[in-house]
Amino acid sequence: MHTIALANQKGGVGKTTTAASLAIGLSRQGKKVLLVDADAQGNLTQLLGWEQPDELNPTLATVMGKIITDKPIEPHDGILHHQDGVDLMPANIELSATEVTLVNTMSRETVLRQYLSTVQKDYDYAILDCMPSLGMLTINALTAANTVIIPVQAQYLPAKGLEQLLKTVMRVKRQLNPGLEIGGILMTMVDSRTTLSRGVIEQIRVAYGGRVLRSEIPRSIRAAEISLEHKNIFEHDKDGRVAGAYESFTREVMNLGRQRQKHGPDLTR
Ligand SMILES: Nc1ncnc2c1ncn2[C@@H]1O[C@H](COP(=O)(O)OP(=O)(O)OP(=O)(O)O)[C@@H](O)[C@H]1O
Repeated sequence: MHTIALANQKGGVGKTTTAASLAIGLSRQGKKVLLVDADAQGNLTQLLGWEQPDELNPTLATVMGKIITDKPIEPHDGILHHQDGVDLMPANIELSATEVTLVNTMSRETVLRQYLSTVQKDYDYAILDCMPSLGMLTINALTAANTVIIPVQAQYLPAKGLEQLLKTVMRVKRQLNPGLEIGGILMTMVDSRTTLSRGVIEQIRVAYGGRVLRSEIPRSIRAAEISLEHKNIFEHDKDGRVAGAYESFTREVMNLGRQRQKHGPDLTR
């Protein structure tokens, strides 16, 4: 199973939209995908149509709680099946209590990794939608992941935020998860008509070069509508720019996976 974390401690950069679209894109390529909502806001859970995440039980908080207290878990406890062919481990507000509990837990950084090891034989990919912070849950996601992808909104220069995130990724790699690789920076909400968007992208390409993915996600009302209307981008924007961009992003991600299988994790990056 290839585990991919979508992380950026800045909010509203397109993590959740990208997690759902990547998962559905991979499923359309015949892959078995588990989405994991690792954000107590439950935005991914809602985007996929479970509008009242707080009424769901069990959730990610439940299974992580069982691991923390050393109780057995049924491998598919809490996993929901979505009509577009992907599975979801949902989240709700209870996950904020988990974040607090983790601080005093033995092996606190590896709880999510331990959970994912119970389901890994059933999926080709696990996609982790992280919360907008660098707290314990994001550290858990980075510790569980093979690859981290960093969505960056093309309207704002991320300045120190991105540096801080990359430092955290490298620290997790050194101390907890030597196999972790940076899959790349994904530019989102790109408005190619504005010089602002192009300027931000150019500066990021100068600073991070090869780490910026080729695919760019355009800014479009179509993308914004999928979270409000629980739609799948490939059907909602059929033959459109955003669906095309997410399709090319999905192919880029599958290529990252192939390189990983061929050469093993790149420990030098
Ligand atoms: N390509 C896009 N074009 C226009 N709007 C978009 C695009 N992608 C996402 N959005 C909208 O921008 C907002 C933030 O997106 P999203 O929820 O995916 O970001 P996030 O990084 O997961 O946010 P959070 O940090 O709160 O979890 C949402 O309202 C979403 O519908």
